[in-house]
Amino acid sequence: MTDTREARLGSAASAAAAGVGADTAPVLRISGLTKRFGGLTALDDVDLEVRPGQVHALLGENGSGKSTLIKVLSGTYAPDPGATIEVRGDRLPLPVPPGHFRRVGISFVHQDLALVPSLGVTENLRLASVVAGRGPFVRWGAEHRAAAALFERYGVDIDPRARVEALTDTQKALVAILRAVSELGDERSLIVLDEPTVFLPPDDADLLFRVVKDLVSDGRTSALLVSHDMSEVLEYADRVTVLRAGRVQAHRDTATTTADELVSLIVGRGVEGQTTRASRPAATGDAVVRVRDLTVGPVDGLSFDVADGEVVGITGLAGSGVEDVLPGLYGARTATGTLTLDGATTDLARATPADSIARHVVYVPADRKREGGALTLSVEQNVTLPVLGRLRGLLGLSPARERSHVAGLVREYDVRPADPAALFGTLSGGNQQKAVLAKWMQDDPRLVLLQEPTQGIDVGARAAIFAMLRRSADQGVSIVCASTDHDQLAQVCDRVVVLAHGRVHDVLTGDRIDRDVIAAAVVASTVDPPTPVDSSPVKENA
Ligand SMILES: Nc1ncnc2c1ncn2[C@@H]1O[C@H](COP(=O)(O)OP(=O)(O)OP(=O)(O)O)[C@@H](O)[C@H]1O
Repeated sequence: MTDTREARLGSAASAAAAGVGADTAPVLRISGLTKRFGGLTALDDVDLEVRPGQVHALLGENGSGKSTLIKVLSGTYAPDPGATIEVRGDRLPLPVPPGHFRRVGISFVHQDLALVPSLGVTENLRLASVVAGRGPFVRWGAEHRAAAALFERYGVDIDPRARVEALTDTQKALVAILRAVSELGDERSLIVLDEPTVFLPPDDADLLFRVVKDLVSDGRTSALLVSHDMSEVLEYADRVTVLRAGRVQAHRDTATTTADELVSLIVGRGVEGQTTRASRPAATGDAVVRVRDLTVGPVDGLSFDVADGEVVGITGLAGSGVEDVLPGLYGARTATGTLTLDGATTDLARATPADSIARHVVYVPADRKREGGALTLSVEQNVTLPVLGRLRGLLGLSPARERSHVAGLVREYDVRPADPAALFGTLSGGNQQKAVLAKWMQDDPRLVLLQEPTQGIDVGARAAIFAMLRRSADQGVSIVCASTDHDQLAQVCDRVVVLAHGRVHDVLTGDRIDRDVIAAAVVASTVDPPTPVDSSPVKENA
């Protein structure tokens, strides 16, 4: 790990050795930062220093205060009195005035990337000045050339004239990062990255961090990275600050810490089953779910069975079909093929989400923040929305009984704060995701289709969600989990189907359900020819 880290990210060390950026004062120094929302203390006397030329990671459970800290920096939230924030030794006025971060050389890459899909790449790069009213005077020819030069400088292959909606997820993330780079201005102080890789396959995350590494290699620019991915942090960050319940738990150099230490700092205890999968007998139930000849997007005639109580993983690189299988089965994408559930066969060309819900097929998409919840409704309203009629039938119309039902779910899924009346939009991102999972899993599902179920979810909650999935499987629910998170697949799946170019490349079972074996199979899928399509079901070691 150390060798790789130094090779990939020796920026700070090499810049210091070369005498580049002799200024060793922190780029960002925060002290005494407290932020309360009513009775809730989101940040409690936080101190933090980001050193020049370093990638500094901010770790912490869902709701520990990471986004709140970033929003104080951007000026979205006013901190409580008593805080000081300095950039290169200069104190920022507090609350930070709107847009002031640009004047001191800070820029942000938000998790949703904040791109306008219908506009071109160059237009998105220049969004800030267009919004600021300088749009009509932009000379687009020169701007396209400047964008091309920027991409070339960082070794990124993107056409500045392409529309953003036509780009891959990785290209979109790169555009957002390079836009933030170009917005840093001459000050070039700090780029703030809020989970920029959360929707990306691991190999593409590497590409993004190459850009970040290049950026900080001037020895004076730094990066502040919010992430839940421990291996990403250990590989790419120089230093880490762990927040727990709004307080700084520890600062560590990544060279002298371990994933286990970070995990216990984050959750305040060890997390069991985090790296090894508890042994689980192979599912013995009948094949209640039969998928035949599924064709959707790049997926080309895929057939597989899922037994009663079995968890089947689907994985592969971006573009392999890993993002397409589940929406195709649910009726959320145009597809062909059939899905047989407990003896009843659906023609997928005619399937709709409404039919799927009626058959107790549940689909939890990856982008839960956008597709998952109504921000201005309460947690209770969000959770009961899909089942209101049935719930009222079961529980009677009593709002009190409804509330206690939701309170139970909120506890079970560890949604924090555990308050059904809280506005969904005030929950941290990870807690919104937990609430969305609770919403869909409560309705006695028969088949559960999960796309990246724990993206953006902290290590503690992740373990709780894995345990919950296993409990559901033990009760006979069939689960298909499409994911590029190999660790997650190793922990929850009984069988993993590796796709390449829309076809089955490999099927892993037994001892081969292991993070490294899955990763190796995915890498192999890029070089080996795909297995010929076979309309028979995927069998063990097929
Ligand atoms: N506008 C708000 N009003 C009330 N409470 C809020 C508001 N914004 C955040 N909070 C609360 O502050 C706490 C910290 O939330 P924050 O979003 O900073 O967490 P986070 O560490 O970024 O979590 P995640 O990993 O889930 O994104 C949470 O308890 C959250 O519910």
